[in-house]
Amino acid sequence: MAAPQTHTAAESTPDELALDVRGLVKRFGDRSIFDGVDLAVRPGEAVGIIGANGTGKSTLLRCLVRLTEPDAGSVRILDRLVTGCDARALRRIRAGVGFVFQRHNLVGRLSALSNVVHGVQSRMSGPRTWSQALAPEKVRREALECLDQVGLADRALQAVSSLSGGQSQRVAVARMLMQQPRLILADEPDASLDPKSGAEIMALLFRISRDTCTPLVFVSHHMEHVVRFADRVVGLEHGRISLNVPVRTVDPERLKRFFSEPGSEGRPQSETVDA
Ligand SMILES: Nc1ncnc2c1ncn2[C@@H]1O[C@H](COP(=O)(O)OP(=O)(O)OP(=O)(O)O)[C@@H](O)[C@H]1O
Repeated sequence: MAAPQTHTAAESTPDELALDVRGLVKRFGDRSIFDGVDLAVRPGEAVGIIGANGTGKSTLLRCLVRLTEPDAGSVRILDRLVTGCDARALRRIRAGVGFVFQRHNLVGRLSALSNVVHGVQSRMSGPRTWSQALAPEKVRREALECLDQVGLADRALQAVSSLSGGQSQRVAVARMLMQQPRLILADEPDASLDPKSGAEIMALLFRISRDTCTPLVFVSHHMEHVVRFADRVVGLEHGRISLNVPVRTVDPERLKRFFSEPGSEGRPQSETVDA
């Protein structure tokens, strides 16, 4: 039987945590995806979630903001209870969470600037169908600054469909920046990209997280990105968190198992250590 999971970040009180997950359970029908996941993320911390295909990493990220409804347990984001809150409160919480997905959901026929302008709408009232041409000057300027931050100001008026995969992912990051997120969740932002572009996107997210002291929780199948960009590494296996340690302390050989096929090395020992 797996050892009990320790709640990490022991020196932070719950109301100081950026993310506080306790006893999270998710099933699809009869199938348990995870059962009793605890996870604590401190302000400004970068946490890399790893695990073989199908272990539930994306489902875990989605459960954090109830894009997928968890079956039990609690989630607090910046001391607001996500689980059990009403739709209005959930909208407010989500407005403060920047999501970067593997598939970026940009509108290809619209310009990079228009796509980024749309990022502001989750934090402002007003028309929900602004194009770049109709958005107030202040918003357009802000969107341009966000594109500048991701190195794409010179592509602002170009249709997203004509940009490369790496450039499109940068536009998605710029759109997320418009939200002024207080927590960034990134689900394999480095997938479907060539190695150089994947590393650049991860470096960009890491820089944003560090510069703005915004906590970053990301899923990656690239061990080198986890080692380089995470403060803490969290390994999901057999529906449990079996690794939760500062990256600087982890043996690379120990990490490798999480990047292999599920079940290839049997049931693991749990290891959770505070920074
Ligand atoms: N809506 C759903 N209904 C039923 N099963 C689902 C649903 N979403 C995910 N699953 C299943 O839950 C399991 C975990 O999926 P998830 O996408 O979270 O894994 P993952 O660790 O992110 O995988 P990968 O690394 O391949 O992206 C998978 O077996 C998947 O098929």
